[in-house]
Amino acid sequence: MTAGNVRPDLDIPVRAAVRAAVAFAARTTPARLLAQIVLSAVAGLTPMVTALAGKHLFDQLAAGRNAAALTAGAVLAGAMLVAACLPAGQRYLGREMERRLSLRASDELYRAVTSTVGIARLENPAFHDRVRLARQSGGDTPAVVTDALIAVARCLITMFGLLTALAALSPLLAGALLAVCVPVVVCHLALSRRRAAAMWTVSPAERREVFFSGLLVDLQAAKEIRLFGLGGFLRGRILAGRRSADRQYRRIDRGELGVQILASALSAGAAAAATLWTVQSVAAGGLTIGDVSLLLVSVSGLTMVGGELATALALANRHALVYRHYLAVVREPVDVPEVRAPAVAVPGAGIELRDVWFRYTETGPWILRGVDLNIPVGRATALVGANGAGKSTLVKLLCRFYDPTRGSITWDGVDLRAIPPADLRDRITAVFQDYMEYDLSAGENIGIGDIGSIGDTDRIRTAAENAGIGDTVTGLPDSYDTILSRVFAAEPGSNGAQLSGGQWQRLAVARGMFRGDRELMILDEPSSGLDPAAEHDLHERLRGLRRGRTSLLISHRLGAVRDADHIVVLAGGRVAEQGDHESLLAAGGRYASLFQLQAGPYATAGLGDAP
Ligand SMILES: Nc1ncnc2c1ncn2[C@@H]1O[C@H](COP(=O)(O)OP(=O)(O)OP(=O)(O)O)[C@@H](O)[C@H]1O
Repeated sequence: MTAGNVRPDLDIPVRAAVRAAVAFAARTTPARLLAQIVLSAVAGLTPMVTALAGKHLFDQLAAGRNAAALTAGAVLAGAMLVAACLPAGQRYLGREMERRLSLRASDELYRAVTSTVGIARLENPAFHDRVRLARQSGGDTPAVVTDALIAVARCLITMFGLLTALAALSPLLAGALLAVCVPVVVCHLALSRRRAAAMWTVSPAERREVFFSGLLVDLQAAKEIRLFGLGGFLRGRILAGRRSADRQYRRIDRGELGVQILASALSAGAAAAATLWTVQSVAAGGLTIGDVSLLLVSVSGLTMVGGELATALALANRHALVYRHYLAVVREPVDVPEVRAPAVAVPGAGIELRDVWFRYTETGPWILRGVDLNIPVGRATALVGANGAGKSTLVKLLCRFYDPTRGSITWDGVDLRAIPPADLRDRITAVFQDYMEYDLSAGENIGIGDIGSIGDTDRIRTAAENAGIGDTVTGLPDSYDTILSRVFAAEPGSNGAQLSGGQWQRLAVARGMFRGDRELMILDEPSSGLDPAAEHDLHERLRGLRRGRTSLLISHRLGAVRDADHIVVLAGGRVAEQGDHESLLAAGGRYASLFQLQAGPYATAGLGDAP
């Protein structure tokens, strides 16, 4: 299994999921859980107290014992008052528990998601489905399952109390009423399993629906959607996803309807049989008026509580089944293994790729096919090659977002897999080709490059000036405090602004510079969005910055890489050529012909050989 694979089957038994959910609730909010249990126990006993107090009230009244009837009446009133007030208290406690559990579950879930070392897992759609279900269930399942189990206990207490009281009058009737509950419970459990399974199977359809509906309100997508008239096409995709999910849920709802009808018919039949038996017994003179009251309260209470029991069990079962996705995410084993090979450091050896082969998936095409390469310490290395040659892929391997499929990468003699990922990344600063535009202030957009120093405004200003974006930022309404967001900038009281594509790219370069003097500086197409003057200016600045440092620059503009100490041409998944600018030109290979191609227009225009 590769790091990106997600186990399709959840091998966590549902009982273990129930235990984990309850343990989570007990750990997170023990006092509230205890209070809920006590209140539920009281709520569970109340119907029995009500039934018995009612029986006594009628019997004492019939016997003319008014004082005793008064006492029974007071007990009955008290029980009714408790029964009326309890639900509000339980609801309040329940919501408070839910808030606390949800907060902690979110923390654990996002901690698990962000602690994955590589990024392959994030490319797996099944992982996204699992996280979506985990987000839904992680927060509320511990509360729901605990509440449902408490409800089950309360129902059992109530049933036991009512059945005991009823059995004193007719054990047969008590047994028959109990037997009616069994098929109802079994059917509800089966349905809850089907519903939980459907939540997983409809996930891809729901994921597509969420994606396409997100596009409809996405500012970046808005231009093409309008110009190309894609509204109807996207709405069609959304509705197709919705219809497919609806079909599956409709089947389950029909099943649920059948079970509800069956349960109601069984309950009604049992109640009718009990009433008939009561009428016959009264006619035969075998029951007091108190007995009749007890019978009526017990039968209606039992049929009601039997339904509640089935619903609570099914609810706990369904939530526990879905909760397994949450458990799977938070318990997911580490995605890239740590190699405990004896590490013999060779200081100054630089970064060495030896016969590195890589493909993104087990069956996908090879992107790198035996790359041998040295990135020397203190020298500027440049990597060039056609689109799709694997340049950015190589950068991802250097940062250990993926491990080579075959071969090895060492840094000063130590295999990257033997270096703790956080330590490895601490040694690198990078400007990625697909850099981020954060909805944060301009200062924060730079400061997050070295999160521990985000408050160091002087360094932030220096980085911005070095990247040539300082004047642009100080010209913003709130200078470095200006929020750069299309979404938040329009909020009342927010003095936000929007940057152009090239300005955003310079901000990303400033972020990389703010990270400071790391051992390796990676610049993957840092000027692709800049105008020629800005590009020239940026490369001049970078040239000074790269001098004497270990750096790797990727660029299609060969004029920007010509003064690198070492230029590497990647083609066909291998290093096709390497050397300095002069030697590569002299060799007359790929680099030379590409350089001539780019220099052509300049040469024709008499501008020398600079591309
Ligand atoms: N996450 C991924 N999953 C599967 N294939 C990928 C992934 N990322 C890149 N590829 C494939 O790997 C190949 C190399 O991509 P890469 O981005 O490394 O090329 P590049 O040399 O940086 O190209 P460019 O000059 O266009 O930026 C491409 O064919 C691409 O489709």
